[in-house]
Amino acid sequence: MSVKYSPVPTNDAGELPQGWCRSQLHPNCTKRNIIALVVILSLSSVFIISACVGTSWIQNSHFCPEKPKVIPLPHSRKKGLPHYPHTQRRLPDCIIIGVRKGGTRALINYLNLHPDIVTAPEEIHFFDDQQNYSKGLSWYRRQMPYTFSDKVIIEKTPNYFVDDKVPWRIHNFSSSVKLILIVRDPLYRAVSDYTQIRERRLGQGLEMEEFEELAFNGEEEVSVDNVRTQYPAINRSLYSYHLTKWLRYFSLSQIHIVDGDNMVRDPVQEIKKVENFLSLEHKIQKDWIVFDRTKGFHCVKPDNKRYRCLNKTKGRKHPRIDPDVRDILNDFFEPWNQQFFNLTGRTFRWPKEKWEKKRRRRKNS
Ligand SMILES: Nc1ncnc2c1ncn2[C@@H]1O[C@H](COP(=O)(O)OS(=O)(=O)O)[C@@H](OP(=O)(O)O)[C@H]1O
Repeated sequence: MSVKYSPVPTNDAGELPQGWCRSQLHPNCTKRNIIALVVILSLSSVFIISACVGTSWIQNSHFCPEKPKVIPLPHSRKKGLPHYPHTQRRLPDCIIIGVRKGGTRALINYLNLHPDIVTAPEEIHFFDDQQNYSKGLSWYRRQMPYTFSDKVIIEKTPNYFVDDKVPWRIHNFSSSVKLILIVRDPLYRAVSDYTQIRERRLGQGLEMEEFEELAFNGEEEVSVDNVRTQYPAINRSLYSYHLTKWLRYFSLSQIHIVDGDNMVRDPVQEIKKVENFLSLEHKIQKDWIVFDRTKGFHCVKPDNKRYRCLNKTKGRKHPRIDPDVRDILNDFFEPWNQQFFNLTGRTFRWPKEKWEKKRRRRKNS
């Protein structure tokens, strides 16, 4: 059955006959009203679309959902998958260069709470891995999440700090990039480093020497002069040695140093300093970071979001190291620490044990 088609009647000039609008649509309908309605509808569409794509002055209006920082991962990392309009993958503005076991994961997790910071989800290993580096900056960019142009992008690869070729490679990439280094008591860091490798090897059914066997040269006496500086867990704690290489390419003002021991005690204090360094407003709220008695560390609880602690690979129990050996190692680190204090123009409360003893004595007296 064919449907009867009745076109809107027009006169020879193609105009609606007088009274058609009124009789067919509404008693108040005039040609002027129709034009006004079309103009209003077009303007409203432009208004709503511009708000929702995140470029307009009415961002966060009730017309569209809250502007997202980034598309949920992992989808946005995959090529060709959808992402919000006006978001792009951009190279990082800031790199957390280390140090391994310094507290880098906790730091980047805290920073990720800031609405103006977007962090790469994994360690990228671009500047220290020859295979990745040879893929070029376009590959590096593709590892970054999609973000709006006003966000600060941060990646962390803790191995960068100790790799000789990385400072000039980063400088070559950007001489103005901001760098963050988080350090903690060198002996605790070395034992933490050892503990991670030990756990991995034991998990693979392999053997692992005691820390003392690795930290000192062969059969020789356990003394300051016989510390094996080439043992990676010890070597990575020689902060002044590694920092010197960075200072050949970057000024100290470009490298913000986070006190990792203080960050364990008072994360908000350290994070405020990072917000300043990144020229960002202080938006990370104190009550988003709470101490968890069971974990023994702070965990995060941003508004309306899930409570999260770092997984069990962070905050591992360290093996006991003989106190005499600890004293020797603390003496060994002492000149390196002093040199680090001189380079940075700051002091840190190392050796931690000494400071804790002092604090306990003060408390008891
Ligand atoms: N909030 C919170 N939760 C858990 N752990 C914390 C936290 N803040 C700092 N730390 C310390 O971070 C140490 C691990 O450092 P990294 O994250 O830099 O390790 S890694 O290099 O990425 O493997 C980890 O070292 P270990 O204690 O030896 O496991 C912790 O001491």
